Amino acid sequence: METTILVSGLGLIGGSIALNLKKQNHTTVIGFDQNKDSMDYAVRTGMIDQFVPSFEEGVQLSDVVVLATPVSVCIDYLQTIDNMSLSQPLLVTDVSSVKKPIMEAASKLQNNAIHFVGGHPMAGSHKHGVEAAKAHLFENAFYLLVPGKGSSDKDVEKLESLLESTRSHFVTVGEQEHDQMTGVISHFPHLIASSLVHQAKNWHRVYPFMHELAAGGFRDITRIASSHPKMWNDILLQNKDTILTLLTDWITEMNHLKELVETDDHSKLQTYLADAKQFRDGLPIKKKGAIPSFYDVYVDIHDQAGALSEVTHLLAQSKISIVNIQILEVREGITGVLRLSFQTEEDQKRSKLVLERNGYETTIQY
Ligand SMILES: NC(=O)c1ccc[n+]([C@@H]2O[C@H](COP(=O)([O-])OP(=O)(O)OC[C@H]3O[C@@H](n4cnc5c(N)ncnc54)[C@H](O)[C@@H]3O)[C@@H](O)[C@H]2O)c1
Ligand SMILES: O=C(O)C(=O)C[C@]1(C(=O)O)C=C[C@@H](O)C=C1
Repeated sequence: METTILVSGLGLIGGSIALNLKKQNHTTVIGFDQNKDSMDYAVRTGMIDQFVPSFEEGVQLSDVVVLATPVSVCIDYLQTIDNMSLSQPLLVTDVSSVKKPIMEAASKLQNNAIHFVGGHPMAGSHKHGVEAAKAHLFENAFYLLVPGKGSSDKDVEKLESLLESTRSHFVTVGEQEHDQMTGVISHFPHLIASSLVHQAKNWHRVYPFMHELAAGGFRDITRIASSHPKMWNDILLQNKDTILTLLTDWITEMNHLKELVETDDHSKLQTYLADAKQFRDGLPIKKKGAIPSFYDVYVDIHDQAGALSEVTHLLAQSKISIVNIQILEVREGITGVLRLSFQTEEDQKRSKLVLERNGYETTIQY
């Protein structure tokens, strides 16, 4: 039987989901976005089969609806669907990073035809918009599902099967558990990354040359401060209770650190750093979502210009594609570390072998 799916919001996440839905047999993917250029792009690149002139029209044609717009828009759309007359059951899901406001809106739905299962793929990027969408974005990432009003195990199974080609790991969680866990591991770190950038910005007034020194460490820890401000503003305020609790904990933690430094407490400070290293090193490095987004290989290089082209040439010869390259710890003209990111674990292992055979020192955990 043919399933028609509406993806509303053809941005980074909606576009990436549409690309995966298109891989399923017996599926027609239609799209709607407030931005006509995004819809044109999606049809032109084969991301969707067709676009519709309005959200309501798309819903009328569909068996499944994926809401991939900002949270406030998802809530409006849930209300719109609630007021529509539906001739058959409609499975509705979303992709929002915060679940409480969405699940609250879903709990108020009156229309019995709606089966709502909240969703949140735990992968993304600091980029946004349809052109940043990628079919492999969710590979190996956790995809959290929060069953809502009117939904059954069968609906959850149906959604998992429709999204099978994302190659995500589906996990069902409660809404509070969802918002607290993602608050700690995803939302709060954005606030800290932004605050570190502000600190550097303030000191930049004193030392205008300082930002030139920002090499691997500062760039690594602040990458996510370059994310979409409007989206993160929404996420942080929608998960306000969790963020306030975490801010209070963080201030206590910083005061503790201040005391260790003020009192020159070498032993406690060392234990603090060692405990953090132990926990961080134990994070599941092969899975997306927790920390790394790709399968990385770190390569020691000495002559940067020459080494960079040799490394890429060696991997191209072995038909291994690199998805990202970054030079870390640069000391001009002398030495550095290259971070190469690959799409699969197999590419990661093969590239390590190829480079080591050619005399490069490599490591997977840095
Ligand atoms: N970016 C990430 O890393 C990430 C990861 C997981 C989940 N999410 C969640 O996914 C959702 C979308 O984020 P994104 O990163 O794809 O953002 P995005 O800006 O790339 O895409 C949002 C899309 O929604 C469209 N849109 C806005 N208002 C609309 C309306 N009224 N009707 C139709 N379309 C409308 C925009 O034109 C845009 O194309 C957010 O709720 C976010 O919390 C984001
Ligand atoms: O990789 C990134 O840049 C992300 O910010 C992705 C990230 C995250 O914090 O891990 C961001 C928001 C989502 O809701 C899920 C994933």
